Amino acid sequence: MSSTLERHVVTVGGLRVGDGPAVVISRISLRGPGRATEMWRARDGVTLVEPGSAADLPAIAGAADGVVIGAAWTRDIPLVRAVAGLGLPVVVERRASATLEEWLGLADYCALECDDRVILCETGRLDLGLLRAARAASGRPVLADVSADLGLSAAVVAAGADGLIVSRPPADGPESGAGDAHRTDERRSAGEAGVRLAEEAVTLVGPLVRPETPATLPECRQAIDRVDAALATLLERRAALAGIVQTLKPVGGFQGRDMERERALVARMANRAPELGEDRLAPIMNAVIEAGLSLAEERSTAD
Ligand SMILES: C=C(O[C@@H]1C=C(C(=O)O)C=C[C@H]1O)C(=O)O
Repeated sequence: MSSTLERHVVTVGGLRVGDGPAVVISRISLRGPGRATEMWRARDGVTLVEPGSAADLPAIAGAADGVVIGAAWTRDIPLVRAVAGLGLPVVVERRASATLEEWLGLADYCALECDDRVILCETGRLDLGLLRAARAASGRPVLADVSADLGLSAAVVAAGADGLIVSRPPADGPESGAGDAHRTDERRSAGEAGVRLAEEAVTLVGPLVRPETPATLPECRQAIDRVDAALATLLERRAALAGIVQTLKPVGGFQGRDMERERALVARMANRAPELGEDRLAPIMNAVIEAGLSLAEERSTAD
């Protein structure tokens, strides 16, 4: 796998895909006259559409920010060619049994038609090894549809995916008759929860595996907010563990403080944070350790 390969960043509407944080996109199935069309929507309203047939293309060309070549019809070459030629960025899904070569070959074919603005998308039973290989070999952004198993969201981010696709029911679902309002509400909140789960994976796993060099103030602040979210999660977990240690030691709390262990853990951390170094880490960790001890003491007096 080459790390020097040029990465293609593809902009869809205002959405950058391929660097920065992984994007989260909702997929909504709409029943069309023929095959269902699929509408993909990012939080900021950026819209991609998978056509049901060639008849959908004029409307898509006028209204969508991007277009999707669905896994079910990647062999419909006339439709593939027409879709790729719309002048929009193209997402190429992998057909269930397609090999890496077939998938990337189709992407390269589309790239000729759409000014190289191609994004790949792994769907169905996700093959994360294949996703990584596709990303490494092509330099193109790769999405993964996690709808079938939202629990894979964190693994998908860890595998380096540039975006997560989550299925949601349509706002005015086709099955939603008047008596069905309750079920429609349930499906809608399940869809919303799925999107939140995917966003949570981006927030917590992204900072560990995906270095970012944001170019604007808002992007940089969002990146910092994600790191802080991951830090807060770890700090809370650390405090809980430090609390357990106090109950296992002969003397716990501030009284049983072990300064040698504290120095050693700062030294180990400095190996992972050499830019900050021991001198800057020491006061940070002192504050963290004292916060943990104070919480543990508060807990033990409350018991
Ligand atoms: C957790 C312990 O108790 C105290 C708290 C520490 C911490 O939060 O890392 C480290 C050493 C001790 O001063 C421990 O002894 O390991």
